[in-house]
Amino acid sequence: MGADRRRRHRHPSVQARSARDLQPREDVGRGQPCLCGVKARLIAVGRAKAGPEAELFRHYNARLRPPLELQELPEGQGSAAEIRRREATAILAAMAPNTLLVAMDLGGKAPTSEALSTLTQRWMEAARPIAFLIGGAEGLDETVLTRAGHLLSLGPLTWPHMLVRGMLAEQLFRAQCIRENHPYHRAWRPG
Ligand SMILES: C[S@@+](CC[C@H](N)C(=O)[O-])C[C@H]1O[C@@H](n2cnc3c(N)ncnc32)[C@H](O)[C@@H]1O
Repeated sequence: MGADRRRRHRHPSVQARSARDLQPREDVGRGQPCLCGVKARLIAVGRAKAGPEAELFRHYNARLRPPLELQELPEGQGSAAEIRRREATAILAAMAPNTLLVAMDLGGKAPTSEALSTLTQRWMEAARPIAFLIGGAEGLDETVLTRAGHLLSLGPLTWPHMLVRGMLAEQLFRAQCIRENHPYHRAWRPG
């Protein structure tokens, strides 16, 4: 990293920061399920078992101020279409009507981390409850995709839904660091 770029990361407001700031903070976000003042939940199909995927989510979610409130929904039964339809009914019932729904979907827009940071700023300014959504093994029903205010992709590859929880939490943490000019995010790319 060149000196110019290093200087850019050392914004006066973050000069005193250290790696310790990346540790989970016990004193923030208590009882406030929100993303910087706006309610943020993660609605996810399936129940996580203890293991590396659950640990990955826990690791990054604990670094969000405040953390996402996780709401797990049971997996649907039946054919693939029935599963999606049943899960959609539960998903739509879990949200207040004014919720800004950000659905994780391969077919959505795949922003850069910087663009995602800008998007999160915009979502916060909308001052509506925010819910991120991760589908189950059969994906999300059309009715849910239509209801979503934003379809967010992590790229065209299909990832296991339990892994997507941790990947989303990491990207939201990265977005938080970009908004705060924290050096966790290194923007450098080869020219
Ligand atoms: C195993 S995937 C479902 C695959 C399904 N065939 C589809 O195309 O949606 C389970 C869930 O993980 C999330 N997911 C998986 N890969 C993703 C990606 N690249 N970007 C965004 N979300 C993804 C989505 O919420 C998806 O509904």
